[in-house]
Amino acid sequence: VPQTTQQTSTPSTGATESYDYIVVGTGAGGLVVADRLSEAGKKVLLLERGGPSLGSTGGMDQPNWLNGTSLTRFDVPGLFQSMFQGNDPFWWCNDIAVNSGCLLGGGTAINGGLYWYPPDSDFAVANGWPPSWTSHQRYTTKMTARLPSTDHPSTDGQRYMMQVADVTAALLETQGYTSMTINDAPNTKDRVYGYSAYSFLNGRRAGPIGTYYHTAVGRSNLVYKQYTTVLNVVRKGADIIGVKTNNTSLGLDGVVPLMPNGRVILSAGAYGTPRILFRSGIGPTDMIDIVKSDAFAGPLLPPREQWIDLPVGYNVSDNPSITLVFTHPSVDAYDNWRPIWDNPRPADAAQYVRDQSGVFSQPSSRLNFWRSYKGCDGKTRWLQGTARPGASSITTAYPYNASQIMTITTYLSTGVTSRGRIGIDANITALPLIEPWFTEPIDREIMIQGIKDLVGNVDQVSGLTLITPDNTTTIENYVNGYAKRRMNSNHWVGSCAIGPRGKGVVDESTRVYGTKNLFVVDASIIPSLPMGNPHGTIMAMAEQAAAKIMALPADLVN
Ligand SMILES: Cc1cc2nc3c(=O)[nH]c(=O)nc-3n(C[C@H](O)[C@H](O)[C@H](O)COP(=O)(O)OP(=O)(O)OC[C@H]3O[C@@H](n4cnc5c(N)ncnc54)[C@H](O)[C@@H]3O)c2cc1C
Repeated sequence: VPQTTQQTSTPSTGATESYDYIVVGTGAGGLVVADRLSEAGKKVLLLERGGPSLGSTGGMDQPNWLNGTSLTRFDVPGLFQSMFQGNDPFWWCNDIAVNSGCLLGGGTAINGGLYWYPPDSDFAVANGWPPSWTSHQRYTTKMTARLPSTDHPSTDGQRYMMQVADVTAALLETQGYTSMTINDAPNTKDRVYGYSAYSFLNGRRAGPIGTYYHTAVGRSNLVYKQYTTVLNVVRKGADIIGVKTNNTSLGLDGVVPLMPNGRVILSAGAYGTPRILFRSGIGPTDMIDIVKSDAFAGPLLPPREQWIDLPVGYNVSDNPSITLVFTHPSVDAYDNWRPIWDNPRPADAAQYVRDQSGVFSQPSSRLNFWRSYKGCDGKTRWLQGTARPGASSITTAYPYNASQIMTITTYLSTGVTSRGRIGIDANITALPLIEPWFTEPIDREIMIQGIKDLVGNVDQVSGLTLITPDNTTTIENYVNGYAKRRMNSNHWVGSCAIGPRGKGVVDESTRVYGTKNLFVVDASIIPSLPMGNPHGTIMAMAEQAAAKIMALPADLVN
């Protein structure tokens, strides 16, 4: 086995294989980057702490009604609401305090599949991006060539159970909104609505798993290891010489070495990546001190004089979201999605099994809309809405027909100025230290205004009734009394933000400041919230990041 100076200088490394690139995590960022690096001929090790998801990746988690097929919970769009049911939800990370997917595909294996082509504003200087990132279109095109969106995922081309879309469209029409195919004109986001668009193919969940993952693992120069957790990167000062994992089959003590001039790319998500950095001696001292106190992780830290002080975990953002529940006589609430796993409507289940058409080819969302608001601080913020049958929480003084309930979730997206902080506790569980919703009062004001505008014309839609909030609660009181945790949209960004030295965690090549060869490519580098649900923006970002990383000189110096 050829050994390099770097490898022999790694005390605990006895591995037989070393790599040009080690990519940590298989979410929206990691799969795209691993695919592009391996396509370019690099020798890549792709590591994922969880196991398989889609049936095509070896996943097996299926309800009885899918027996005899290769389809799993993660394949079937209509099983999306079952992610929040079940006795053994192995797909959630058990050491992250918010919902986060820990399996092949990360969030893209368990998310609602809403997929928006990024508008220019998602990569604009005004949104915190360096100027070198603003020409994003060719990377977005690379993504859409691999994974086009669809707003009619059923294989028969029909849309099913669209009453909620009709009712919501009628409400929006009273407010001057226009109907469009959202991804046909990503920059048009003011008073527009359209059918929900998804990253699905052939009536099944696809996303980066159904596309980039399959080409990546098809190459002999890429090695994929699941059930392998990266604990920290192994550092010699600014130089990363490998990663420490829990998988001792990969090397002595689980340490995997890099080749000379090799690189590590962290794609472990907005919570997972900061934790690896803290455990590698990179981040604010208070977080690294927590690691230092841990009996197992502490001794793996580099000496204190090699700690790199960066604002890892700060600048975090997530869309504040508030749900509104309505009833309408035309709506089929689909039994609030409760029986979908054990006892689905037989005709719908049979139709889906037959040819992946029908109700189960779509998750719960049906319609999306956007509107912009200019704040008194001169900044523009966008309100997004998602309409779906059913409701997760109802508080009302009204009697109502539970089979006719529907929800409009309102989110504040691009322009949000509130920020929080994430970190770790003494168990090294990753969690929000400062919740990021409405830390700036103006975000709350805009949200209240947006919701008032949205519900202002409910009376003009025959049969439509707003039940939560009801007429005993004003919109102000509803929003002001809304539990912070319920505002979580699971769209975390910004914990390792791209930005200038002194402000950002990574530079414009996505390299971690103070290191020679450590990179981050996932939601954590996105400096401000994108316009829509983020996985399309993250994938397009990863396309650009892969190109920028490969364009760097081979022999990087710090
Ligand atoms: C319930 C829910 C619904 C959502 N709905 C939507 C939606 O409809 N549309 C949308 O666009 N977005 C949605 N999102 C958000 C979206 O899925 C995420 O923004 C996106 O997946 C983040 O991508 P990422 O690459 O940053 O990280 P992730 O997708 O989180 O991937 C990180 C990966 O790294 C792995 N990992 C973590 N730590 C380690 C480690 N130490 N070693 C090895 N592997 C590790 C994880 O297991 C995971 O596979 C939703 C999220 C949730 C939770």
